[in-house]
Amino acid sequence: MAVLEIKNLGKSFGGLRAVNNFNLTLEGGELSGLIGPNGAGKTTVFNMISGFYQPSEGQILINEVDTAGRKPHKVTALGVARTFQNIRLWNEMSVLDNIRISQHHWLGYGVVDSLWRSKRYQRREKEIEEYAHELLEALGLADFADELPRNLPYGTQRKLEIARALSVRPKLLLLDEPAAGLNSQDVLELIRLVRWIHQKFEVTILMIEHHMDVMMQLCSRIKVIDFGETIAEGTPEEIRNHPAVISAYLGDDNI
Ligand SMILES: Nc1ncnc2c1ncn2[C@@H]1O[C@H](COP(=O)(O)OP(=O)(O)OP(=O)(O)O)[C@@H](O)[C@H]1O
Repeated sequence: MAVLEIKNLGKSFGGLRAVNNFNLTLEGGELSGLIGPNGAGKTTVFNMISGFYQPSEGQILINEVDTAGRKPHKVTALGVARTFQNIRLWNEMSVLDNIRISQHHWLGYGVVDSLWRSKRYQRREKEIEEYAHELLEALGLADFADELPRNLPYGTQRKLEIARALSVRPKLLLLDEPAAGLNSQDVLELIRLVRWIHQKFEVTILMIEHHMDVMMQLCSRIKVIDFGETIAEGTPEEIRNHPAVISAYLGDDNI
């Protein structure tokens, strides 16, 4: 079954056509990429999938459910989690709390529950705490549980953002430039981490990345957009040699 189905998606900002007639289907378990030069419309696509922007036209289905009109937390509830191009962590909370708090959206309990500290509330709090520790352990972040994110090395912050996204047990994980700002050693570690997460969590992944090595090594399929239009789609090898892609990137050092 398709985890993500996007049909004829479009987005305009005033007179600017940021995304036009964008179509994409991801079957469960795929690891696919979305690339394109700066300003091509990649993050706008992510913002529409995750409910941050409403599309100007078109349709997005998550596990066959139409996301139209849903706010980001309602899209999360359908099984979608994301990371951001510019890391967005809660810097005044510990690493552990960053993971715990994001799960509240997913496990959800009413105000009455929390006020009365019901059995259900206590049970869920325990589950949240245990899963947060499990995730930190699995991603090699356990030693940082009590640290504030801003005190961590940049590469570790990126990892934490991915751990936080995983905490909601997503079916679809959107990674927006996870290698941005990483040194070459961290990039290698990221490639290993994403591959491992993909297998261990059986999650479908769609990823934006300018780092072509990362995309070529990880993705089974890549879609290329430029000025909001799809210009190519295929395996990494097909994309690498595609004339329209080479032309779109001409003069760009990233490819
Ligand atoms: N909220 C907004 N309001 C107005 N214009 C926007 C908005 N968000 C994005 N845009 C514009 O839409 C176009 C696509 O932007 P987007 O951020 O999706 O590109 P991108 O492919 O992710 O670029 P980059 O690789 O540089 O991150 C750009 O021209 C951008 O300026």
